[in-house]
Amino acid sequence: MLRLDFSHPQPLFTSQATRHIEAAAAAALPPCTLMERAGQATARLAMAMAPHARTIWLACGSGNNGGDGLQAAAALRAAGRHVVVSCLADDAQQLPPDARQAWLRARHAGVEFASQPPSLGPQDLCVDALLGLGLTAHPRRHPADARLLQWLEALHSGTTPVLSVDLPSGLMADTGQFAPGLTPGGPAIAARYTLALLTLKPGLFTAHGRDAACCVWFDDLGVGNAGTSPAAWLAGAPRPSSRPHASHKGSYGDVAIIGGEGVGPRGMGMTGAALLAASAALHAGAGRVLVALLDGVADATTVTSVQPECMPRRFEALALDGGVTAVAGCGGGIAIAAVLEPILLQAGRLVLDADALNAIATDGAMARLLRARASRTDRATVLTPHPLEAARLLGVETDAVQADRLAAASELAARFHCAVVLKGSGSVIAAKGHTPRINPTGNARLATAGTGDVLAGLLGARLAAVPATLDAAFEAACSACWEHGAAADHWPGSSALTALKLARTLTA
Ligand SMILES: NC(=O)C1=CN([C@@H]2O[C@H](COP(=O)(O)OP(=O)(O)OC[C@H]3O[C@@H](n4cnc5c(N)ncnc54)[C@H](OP(=O)(O)O)[C@@H]3O)[C@@H](O)[C@H]2O)[C@@H](O)CC1
Ligand SMILES: Nc1ncnc2c1ncn2[C@@H]1O[C@H](COP(=O)(O)OP(=O)(O)O)[C@@H](O)[C@H]1O
Ligand SMILES: [K+]
Repeated sequence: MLRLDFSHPQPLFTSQATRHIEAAAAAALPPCTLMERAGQATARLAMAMAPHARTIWLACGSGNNGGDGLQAAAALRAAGRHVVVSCLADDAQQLPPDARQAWLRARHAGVEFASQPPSLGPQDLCVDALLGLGLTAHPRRHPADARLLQWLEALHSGTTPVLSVDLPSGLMADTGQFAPGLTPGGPAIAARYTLALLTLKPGLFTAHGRDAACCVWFDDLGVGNAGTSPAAWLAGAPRPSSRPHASHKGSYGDVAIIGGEGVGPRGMGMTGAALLAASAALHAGAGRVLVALLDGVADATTVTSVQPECMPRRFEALALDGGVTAVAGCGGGIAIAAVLEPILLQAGRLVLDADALNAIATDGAMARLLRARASRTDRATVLTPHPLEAARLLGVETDAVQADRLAAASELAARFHCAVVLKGSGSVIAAKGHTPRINPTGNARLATAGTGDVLAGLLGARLAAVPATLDAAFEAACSACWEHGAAADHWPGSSALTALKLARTLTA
């Protein structure tokens, strides 16, 4: 059993692949072995988490997730703990075969069964074994058992810590969305832990997964992956960079930030977005940072007063075909559309963010130019949409993107022949020929204006230092997401996270 610390990559398997792994393992083992192991693992973790619990309440469903809970109850009882089980199945016959054995074992062990949760305090523990991999968006039984909803609510809003078995009940393993009708009312009050069994599932790490699962532990139940391919990888920490002594600023590339519409065209100034990206690129180690503000009136001091190391440029004075890495769109407004064509045609390495993405979503000719870049061996492009920008690019609603973030990122990568970062909690990085990655770092302190511009600038710096290939762009995007999130994770609790401060904490 291990507690995930996000330093190493971890394979993530869909529910279908997990079923395959489970079936292969079960066929090679005596009956009930996997469920006994699941129960033992759950009991061990429960005792480690709440060594002073007076009572451990196990809420068990009427499938095999409930069976895991019943096995855990028997193991906890055998270890001398006071356990109370509430089970949605009224008798063993309502349970699938392995879970039926677990029920009988719990009964024989003298576990107390109760139809309502016992009285619990903050030192006690709840075990959530109501729903696991078998959760479906459209259940067979309508309406759901009233006790299910009541117990989910008790788990969610109580002051007692909760250990979820395999998955937080109600969360769908593949997408990190809650099944209809099972979305919790608000943030959980007490600490939450999840013990994933057999495999780690993508839904634990993206969309609502991170809030629902919180601290994730993993036990493979002594079973291998049966040669099954993961649907995604949880990204690991990038290798620390080292700079050879015999290097110079030219070794780390030029980054050109193009964006920052002024107040003039529409009365909505976004100069700051470009400056944030520039500051991020600089601090992340770009050799030189050039800034082309799309603002007819801005003079050089607009840039240099924020960051004197950055070099202001008129757009026409950027030698886009001279090996510069372009980061286009940050605060680009409508002005970016006018310069997008030369950017798409000439820039070798390119990050497209924000308004550049919106321009492509509404202009078929630009979309064609973007796709055509893939036919050149000296081109690498990364798109960094947030869910709304992704929805515009795909011509769907934001909810449809969020409903399956892995699928949406992969579809964008396939449609535009680029590497893609679909931002948000558990950013998804996708590119053709690569298994998608989910970034495990970052937190809601990043939910403040300008942090996406910082990511774009950081990514520009990473991209500038690698070959202009899709593979290198994919790796650069993974590194940038990890570093961006880690900077927020290490943020001092006493200080507000703002985008410029974030940019200035980045390192080469
Ligand atoms: N077998 C083994 O050896 C091993 C099994 N393992 C464990 O088994 C778990 C998978 O078990 P599973 O397949 O039985 O499904 P499970 O998660 O219990 O859910 C089924 C229940 O949920 C219900 N339900 C579904 N959707 C619903 C909804 N929207 N709203 C309301 N209810 C809904 C559904 O109701 P029904 O559709 O039948 O009416 C049924 O009662 C896995 O996560 C892991 O913990 C592992 O430890 C490895 C060893
Ligand atoms: N709740 C969150 N958890 C993790 N990361 C987040 C969260 N909210 C925002 N972020 C990250 O912060 C950045 C915000 O980007 P974006 O929405 O483009 O903002 P802006 O356009 O204001 O710069 C993205 O990298 C996103 O993944
Ligand atoms: K569960």
